[in-house]
Amino acid sequence: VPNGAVNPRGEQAQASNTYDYVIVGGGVTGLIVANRLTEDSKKSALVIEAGGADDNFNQRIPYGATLALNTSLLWADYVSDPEPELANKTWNVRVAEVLGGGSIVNGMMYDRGSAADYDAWEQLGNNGWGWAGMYPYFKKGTKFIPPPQKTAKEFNITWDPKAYGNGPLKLGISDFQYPDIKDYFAAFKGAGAHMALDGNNGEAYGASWYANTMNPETGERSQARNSYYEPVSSRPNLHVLLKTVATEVIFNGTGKSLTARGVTVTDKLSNTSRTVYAKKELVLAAGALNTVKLLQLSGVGPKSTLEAAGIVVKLAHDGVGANFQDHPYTFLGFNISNMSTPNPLSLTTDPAFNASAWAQYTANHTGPLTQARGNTLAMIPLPEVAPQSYKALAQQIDKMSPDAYLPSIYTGSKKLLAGVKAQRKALSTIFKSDKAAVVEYPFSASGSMILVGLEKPLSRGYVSINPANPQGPPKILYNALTNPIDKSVMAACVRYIRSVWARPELKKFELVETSPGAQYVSDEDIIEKMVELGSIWPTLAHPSGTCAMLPEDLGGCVSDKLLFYGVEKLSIVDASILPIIPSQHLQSTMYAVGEKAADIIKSRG
Ligand SMILES: Cc1cc2nc3c(=O)[nH]c(=O)nc-3n(C[C@H](O)[C@H](O)[C@H](O)COP(=O)(O)OP(=O)(O)OC[C@H]3O[C@@H](n4cnc5c(N)ncnc54)[C@H](O)[C@@H]3O)c2cc1C
Repeated sequence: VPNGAVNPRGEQAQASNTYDYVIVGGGVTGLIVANRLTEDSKKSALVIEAGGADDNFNQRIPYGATLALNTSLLWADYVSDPEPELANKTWNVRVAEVLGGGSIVNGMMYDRGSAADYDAWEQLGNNGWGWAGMYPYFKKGTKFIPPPQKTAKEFNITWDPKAYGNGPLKLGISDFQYPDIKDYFAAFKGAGAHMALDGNNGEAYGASWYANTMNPETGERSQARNSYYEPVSSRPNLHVLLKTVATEVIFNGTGKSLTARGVTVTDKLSNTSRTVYAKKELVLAAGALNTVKLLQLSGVGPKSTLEAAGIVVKLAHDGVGANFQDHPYTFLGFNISNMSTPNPLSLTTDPAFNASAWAQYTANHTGPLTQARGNTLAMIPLPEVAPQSYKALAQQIDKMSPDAYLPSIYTGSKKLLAGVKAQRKALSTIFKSDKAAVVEYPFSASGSMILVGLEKPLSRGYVSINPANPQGPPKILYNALTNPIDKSVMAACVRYIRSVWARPELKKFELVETSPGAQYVSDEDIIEKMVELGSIWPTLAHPSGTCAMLPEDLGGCVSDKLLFYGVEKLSIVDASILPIIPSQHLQSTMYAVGEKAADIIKSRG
């Protein structure tokens, strides 16, 4: 446990009230920015993290990523509002509260979006945030350690060495793979999917091998803390306060001439509060839900929301909490026969295999227990998913009234609606592209369950403080599948994977659909049955977009220089800034955003 590293610094930090940079949130982006900004020994930074430092074995061993999540490392009692299109059910919202943030509790998938995902951001007016501007930062932060040649050869594992650098975050693919994975690759290939050399080089469409945030040299999880904080924790100019919550941004001035001066923080153990000041910049890295909460608590957000909570409005802005996105998903279930052994079930069903896996892990830190949730993904573009209807679906987007199917915060907000219009144009282009995915299938060596993740939803949700308890858990409305196009795309994605599972390459497994059942074929029947079964979820734990980086007249909160419009010395660097959610699991993007953000902030001098 890095307490030795963290606590003394924390105590030291108690003595100081002013730093060049104060960073709220010691998660993925917060720790990267803290590391890079303190490379200059003359610049000081303080990181404020609500959670503690955790070194639980289940977080470290990759296999632990497949087990039930340790909820003590999450923000307690975050529950979504009833979801109108999902039978008004509510969901537990998973957001990390621990040094290292999401990287400590996540599923360890490391997959980047395709070039088109980031190019869409640039087309919305964010200069330098297209693939050409992001790729150097993806590389800078990572080091890929290849699997043994024998494994690579046997399973045709390919990678693009040019897609990685010599960075702090170690990535790897387990030396152990289950034999049937080859048949699933063959089926996607047979279905016409692109077989990328490495989906992480901008070609995240088709079926590909992907790394985990796993260090093959130790057989353990790589995360933001052991990659970006521990190696530099002895820097005297970097302090971290653990178990400390930021509760209010302190401003100078009023209206359009606000300057962020610092932030009030509460030590959770002693329940005492004080204010820490930032000479150069206050950097928000609290994640897509908690950054919104902090800003609204500080009087920055939609006027109606702030007034309902009795908070004095410092800066009215409809965009704080709007544009909320995540990846909704569903599962299909199949009966399966004739699986090879070992297979993904063997660790739980075959005691001898389990024992040998543990013996291997203990001796060498290799083997089946270095697999997290898998190394294979199929990311499929809409023209392949729905060759007959993709053009019509794109046209539906083009024709949709800009104010249709949106949360009430959008009503009458010209800027937010202009942003919706611009985003829909970008999404319509992606729907027609054969180089950008609309769906993910994280396939494994067993087709008995397949996740279908909607990567480019049109629906938008809303996050806000709870007027009845502003300091408590925020109100979180995913609003999943409220835009009917999302339902059509999800249903098409269900039909597509059925067609792959029915291919000759998988015939020997005699896959028979049990859920929702092959008799549900039309869009309506598929979605209705899945809602009834409760098998559609509104979130893959990828909350984003809630303080979008967009031009101000498109409802953006921060510019492409990450500064909040109308406020001096206040920037946001976390997943709130993503204008459109990329087609990937978010962490790789957040690692790159952290690296890029640090350079942008440094360049201000
Ligand atoms: C359960 C789960 C599974 C996931 N699986 C994957 C996966 O397999 N692959 C993938 O690519 N991505 C995955 N993700 C997503 C990924 O981890 C996140 O997108 C990423 O961590 C976001 O980075 P961030 O810097 O925006 O926020 P975070 O990493 O969440 O960091 C925010 C930090 O700020 C702290 N904080 C918040 N509010 C305050 C406050 N007021 N005061 C002080 N501190 C505060 C939090 O405690 C937290 O440590 C998963 C996430 C979760 C939760």
